[in-house]
Amino acid sequence: MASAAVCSPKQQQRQEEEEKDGGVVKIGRVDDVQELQRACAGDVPERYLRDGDDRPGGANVCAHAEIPVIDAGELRRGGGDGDELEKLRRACEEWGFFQVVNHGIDGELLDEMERLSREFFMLPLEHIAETLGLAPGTFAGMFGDAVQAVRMNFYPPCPRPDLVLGLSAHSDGSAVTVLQQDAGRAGLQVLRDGAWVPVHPVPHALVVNLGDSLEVLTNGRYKSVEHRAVTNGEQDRLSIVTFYAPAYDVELGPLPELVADGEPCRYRRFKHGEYSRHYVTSKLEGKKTLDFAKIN
Ligand SMILES: O=C(O)CCC(=O)C(=O)O
Ligand SMILES: [Fe+2]
Repeated sequence: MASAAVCSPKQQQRQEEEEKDGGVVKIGRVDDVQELQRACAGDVPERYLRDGDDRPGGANVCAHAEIPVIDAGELRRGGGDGDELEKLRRACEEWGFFQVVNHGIDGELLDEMERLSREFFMLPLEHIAETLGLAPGTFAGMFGDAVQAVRMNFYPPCPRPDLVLGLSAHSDGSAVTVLQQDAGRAGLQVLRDGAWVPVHPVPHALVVNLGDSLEVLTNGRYKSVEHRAVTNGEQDRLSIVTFYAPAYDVELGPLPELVADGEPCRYRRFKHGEYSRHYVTSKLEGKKTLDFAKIN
């Protein structure tokens, strides 16, 4: 229902320049949630009510499936005869979403989000590059002065969680997203085979999901995955989401080594900044924004 974006000094400067130019990009409409909660006194404003299939209370929620959990300690040790790496490859290919435990970041350090998440992003990207048979530094090297943005989402308790979504279904425009969520407060759901699978919070785990940039770079071998946030009747919920994406002037397109012989190139080339602008000016509507890059 509400979010606040924090950007790096460079992005801030760019944003200020855009404002000076009159080229302001407005991202949705953000209400003061505390005020909203007080003013509504149990009623949900009309504009938050969802129709039919878009309602979270529908039958297409699959409560039993489990998002894969990856043990980063196991990956670092290269243990289990590569079993964990294989698990990560399958998580990327089949889910595009996973939770990471034993990531080596303790609770206190998690508070220093900005510095740590920069380091942490290198971890899944190197893991992911390897599962594609690429050199570990491939993505870090090509992302240039990478964009890192943090969004904090606060979902107040909602009197009609069956009719209202906290955040509409979307895929992330990033390469990789890392999400920290309250223990014991589920709300994130991932679309898989047409059903919504809740991501049950694992204590101290970070949720990682692949974004649109990675889908393009891998020519669709790894897919960005639709997800949404539902609300809860009694509890509020906070998620801290860090998006890691290529610099705006980096040109993206499928990596030649990932376009197999005889396979068509499924995405065109474009600068990440062009896509980013398209993304933030479009309505969140599943994976529709990625049509921007699709060939045919
Ligand atoms: O709050 C959540 O669990 C989902 C947040 C999310 O998907 C986003 O901010 O892009
Ligand atoms: Fe998201």
